[in-house]
Amino acid sequence: MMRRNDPAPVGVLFTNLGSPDDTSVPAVRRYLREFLSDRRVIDLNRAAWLPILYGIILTFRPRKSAKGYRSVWMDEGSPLLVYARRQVAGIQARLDADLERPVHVALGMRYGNPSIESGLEALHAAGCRKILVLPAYPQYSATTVATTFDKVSEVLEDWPEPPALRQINRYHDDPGYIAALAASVREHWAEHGRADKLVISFHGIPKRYVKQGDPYPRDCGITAQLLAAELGLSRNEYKVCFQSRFGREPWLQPYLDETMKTWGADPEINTVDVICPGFSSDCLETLEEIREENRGYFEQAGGESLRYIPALNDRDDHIEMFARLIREELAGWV
Ligand SMILES: C=CC1=C(C)c2cc3[nH]c(cc4nc(cc5[nH]c(cc1n2)c(C)c5CCC(=O)O)C(CCC(=O)O)=C4C)c(C)c3C=C
Ligand SMILES: [Fe+2]
Ligand SMILES: [Fe+2]
Repeated sequence: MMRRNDPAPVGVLFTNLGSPDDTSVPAVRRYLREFLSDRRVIDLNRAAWLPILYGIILTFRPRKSAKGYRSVWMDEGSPLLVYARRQVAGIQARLDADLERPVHVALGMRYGNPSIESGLEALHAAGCRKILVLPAYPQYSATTVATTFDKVSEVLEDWPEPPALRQINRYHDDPGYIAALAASVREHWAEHGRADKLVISFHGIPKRYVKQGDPYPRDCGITAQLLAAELGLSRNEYKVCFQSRFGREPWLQPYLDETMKTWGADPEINTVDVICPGFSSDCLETLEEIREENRGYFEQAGGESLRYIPALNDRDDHIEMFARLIREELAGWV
């Protein structure tokens, strides 16, 4: 059928993890309850997990996490949300300039607000009957990307006519993404000099999930290798680590915190640069966990300085990369 004159706009649902609505303990508790009730995130059977979640985690963790959020909160809100909003505005402006058919970009967070439901509804209200879902996670994991698609499907269960859907699973090896990461490292080096080591740190997941088939560490390894190659780094000039361990079971290793303690005490290693390519926006896990907590481990163990390289956030090359990825994935639709 000829569709060339079909004027209907196309939608892009840009998603990320989400943050609490504010830094109060009840808001953080509400957020953690939604997040940690997700079976893709915690796959333990409910009879075992819910007593731990409600009895221990939701009793003690909200207070600690709220303190962390307070230390990174921006005037406009959670850093993750602030950067996601800027990314959406930037991508919208680029697509408006590049494409003839109208494309609407809406933000939806997997947990908290603005929700995936509100994003899908905004696109529907704008007349979009075809929607591309773009989770802003470069590396695929069932704990992040698959649960986003699950949520989209769950929302659409109630719609009389769900839109046609496309989904982006990963962009871990996208040349524009790797080039933007490399440019951000070179700019950091130009400003601060080059540290003894570059740490490429990714959020971890339980090892058990990998045994069950989650391909996440493979994606992380490929990103790290491509970035190191682009920067011309030899094997002993960088190290891949995993951060943000949660719970008692073994997670992906080497652990960032242990590495920082060991390296801090190593007289050969005085300075480290840390980049976190798995985070498209700065957030609690970078601004607090890396720039505060792990910097503390390294420097208290005797290291001179740990310098955190900001996430790609709303850099022009990052926005341009997203816009190109979207244009490519919309082939045939626009
Ligand atoms: C970038 C990819 C991410 C993966 C993979 C991931 C897996 C994962 N996370 C938890 C538990 C927590 N993560 C928390 C925060 C958080 N996680 C990511 C990203 C990934 N998580 C981001 C971007 C953030 C920051 C959110 C923000 O508002 O800034 C938290 C909450 C904060 C805290 O209390 O420490 C938890 C808890 C698990 C269990 C998991 C895989 C199984
Ligand atoms: Fe996480
Ligand atoms: Fe953390």
